[in-house]
Amino acid sequence: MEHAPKAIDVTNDVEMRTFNFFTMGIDGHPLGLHLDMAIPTILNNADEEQQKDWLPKAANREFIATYAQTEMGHGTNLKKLETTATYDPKTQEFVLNSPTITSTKWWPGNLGKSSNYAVVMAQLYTQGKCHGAHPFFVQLRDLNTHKPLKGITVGDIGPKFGMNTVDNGFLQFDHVRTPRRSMFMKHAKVLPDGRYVPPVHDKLNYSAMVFIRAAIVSGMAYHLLVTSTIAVRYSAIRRQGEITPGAGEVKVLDYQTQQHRIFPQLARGLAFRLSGQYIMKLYTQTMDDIRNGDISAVPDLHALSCGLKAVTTHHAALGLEQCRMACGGHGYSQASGFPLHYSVAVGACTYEGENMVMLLQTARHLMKIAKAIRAGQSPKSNKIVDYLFHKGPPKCLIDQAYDTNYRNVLESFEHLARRQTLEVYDKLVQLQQQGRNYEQAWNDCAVELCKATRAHVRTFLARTFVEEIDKISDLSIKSVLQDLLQLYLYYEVTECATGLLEDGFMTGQQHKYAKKKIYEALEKIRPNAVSIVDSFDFQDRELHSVLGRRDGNVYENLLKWAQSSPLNKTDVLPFHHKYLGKMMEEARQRSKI
Ligand SMILES: CCCCC/C=C\C/C=C\C/C=C\C/C=C\C/C=C\CC/C=C/C(=O)SCCNC(=O)CCNC(=O)[C@H](O)C(C)(C)COP(=O)(O)OP(=O)(O)OC[C@H]1O[C@@H](n2cnc3c(N)ncnc32)[C@H](O)[C@@H]1OP(=O)(O)O
Ligand SMILES: Cc1cc2nc3c(=O)[nH]c(=O)nc-3n(C[C@H](O)[C@H](O)[C@H](O)COP(=O)(O)OP(=O)(O)OC[C@H]3O[C@@H](n4cnc5c(N)ncnc54)[C@H](O)[C@@H]3O)c2cc1C
Repeated sequence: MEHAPKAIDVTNDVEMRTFNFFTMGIDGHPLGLHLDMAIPTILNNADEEQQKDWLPKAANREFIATYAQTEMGHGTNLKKLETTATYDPKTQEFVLNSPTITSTKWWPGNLGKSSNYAVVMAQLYTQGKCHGAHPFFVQLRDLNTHKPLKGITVGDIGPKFGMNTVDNGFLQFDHVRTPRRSMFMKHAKVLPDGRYVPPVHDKLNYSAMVFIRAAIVSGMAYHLLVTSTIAVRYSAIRRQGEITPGAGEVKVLDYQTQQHRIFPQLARGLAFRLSGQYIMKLYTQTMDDIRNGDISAVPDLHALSCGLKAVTTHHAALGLEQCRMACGGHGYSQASGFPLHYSVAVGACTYEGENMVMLLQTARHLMKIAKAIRAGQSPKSNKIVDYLFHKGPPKCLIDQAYDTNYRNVLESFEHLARRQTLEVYDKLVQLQQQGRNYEQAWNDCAVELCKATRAHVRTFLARTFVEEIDKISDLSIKSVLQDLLQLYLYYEVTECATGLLEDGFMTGQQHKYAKKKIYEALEKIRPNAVSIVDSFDFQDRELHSVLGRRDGNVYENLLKWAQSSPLNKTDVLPFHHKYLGKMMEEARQRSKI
């Protein structure tokens, strides 16, 4: 029996359970968008009167709403959305229209067959002028018959890479009239006579996306912790090969390569969980500030949520695949649960803002800071970015005898983010001095800009992990989590080694030191690995995995799972005699001739 120290209560909190709810509901979760985007939109973009009308009904599930923004022709570039909402002052209504095939709303979750309302993002026209994309709350289907209303064509977009029980849909409007007050009017307004009142910040209508981006960070933590649980548990029962000849087959978890494949995903899952809590608190605080008229934190929230979303989804996608591959052939079976978890998780690399685009959004923020640094300005006491203004140590110190609270490791990450940010800023300036316009120069620096964002986000994730572990008072839990922290930090050092070695900041010797610390951490984690994943207390039904069962009875249940397949209802299937049997019979006859 694996060593079982005290359980670690890291994820037994409500928020984490909500992702369990989503993932459980991934098999046909008809309220996914209602809960995740429509209600947040009402909360943050409906005025008081609209909230009084819509919120109780939404919370009471008197209707199901989705969030219909993406179109067949545009997902990223919201400025080019084609659905129009043209105000008619005579009737005080908006006329919603899908002017082209590419304006067809395409992808919104639960739009195909479940939702009867939608938050619709459309280009707002009034008094002959376009004011950009604004959200409207529109009824799509009759509340009793559930039939599409007049002028509305709606349906499911068909099978996808995954999430095939979520009815992502398409939607077209043929001059559909909706009352003036169906426009969300907390920020921007259109008065009865058609006059447009602009918002205090033209991106406040994007808040639902920001919410999901922030939520995705913990969502990725959830996926990594779930799949690490499956991989660790299976690796603790799967015996294959010997380390010492004649000593008997070992648990594959005893192979260093297996530990090096799985444990960093466990560590990243915890790191993402802790940053996920931070960004969700920042989101909630910023929404409260906006309600009080203070929009100062909006740019920080946007930049950090975009960067974290892009980095955590990318690493989760890679990490889930590592966990799958670590489980050999049975990892490739649907019985493992990996296909389900992977196909849901990787969608987040695309939805809510495709990752490259999100990295570049954060880079916009970093370039503003770089400009201020180059102009000799001092930091504005913003803990997320202040380090960029500081001068760190000229050389890497990660192998110094004492690195209290990993200060030397964090300063290495800060050094790389600072150097990458300033270097790409200087290149941007240089290209413009050479005659390129800003947009062209930006595009010619885009890869390096994305690297600057990744380095900045890595610094944030690492610092948050260090700070949160430092707060833990229970020493038995703290020591186990510190092993995971050590693995995380030095694994990240090796992941960004090219950047640290490129300017001579880190030496090859120090890189070797980082690897040594990784192997040391793997050894320390091994005896606690099963207890760590057991402490997450995931239910077997949410793991969706025969390999990850808490009782470890994989083989008996794998056979039971296979035998329950419809294919095994009868020994001989009808197709045999109809095709294969007939083919073989004819072949035998021919061979007798
Ligand atoms: C369906 C059920 C799934 C279940 C999931 C299972 C398990 C859970 C596990 C994981 C998931 C976890 C949680 C989530 C749970 C479930 C998921 C639920 C639903 C997801 C379904 C997906 C929904 C969608 O995809 S909705 C559509 C998303 N679309 C986008 O994100 C579009 C991306 N494009 C943009 O946002 C913008 O076009 C842009 C790229 C930001 C550019 O903005 P734009 O104005 O067009 O131009 P710019 O000139 O670049 O910007 C001008 C200026 O504005 C600033 N800006 C931009 N955006 C914002 C913002 N949001 N806030 C603040 N400021 C902003 C920008 O910085 C710039 O400023 P500057 O000029 O000063 O630099
Ligand atoms: C599972 C899933 C669920 C979804 N649910 C919803 C939903 O509920 N509601 C909704 O409205 N939408 C939803 N979407 C749509 C999603 O938001 C879009 O797919 C996403 O915003 C990307 O837009 P796109 O698909 O049009 O890709 P495009 O914007 O066409 O981008 C294609 C590729 O081009 C590159 N690219 C594009 N623009 C740039 C740029 N400026 N700089 C650099 N590279 C760029 C990127 O690599 C990108 O991947 C969902 C999508 C998926 C996969």
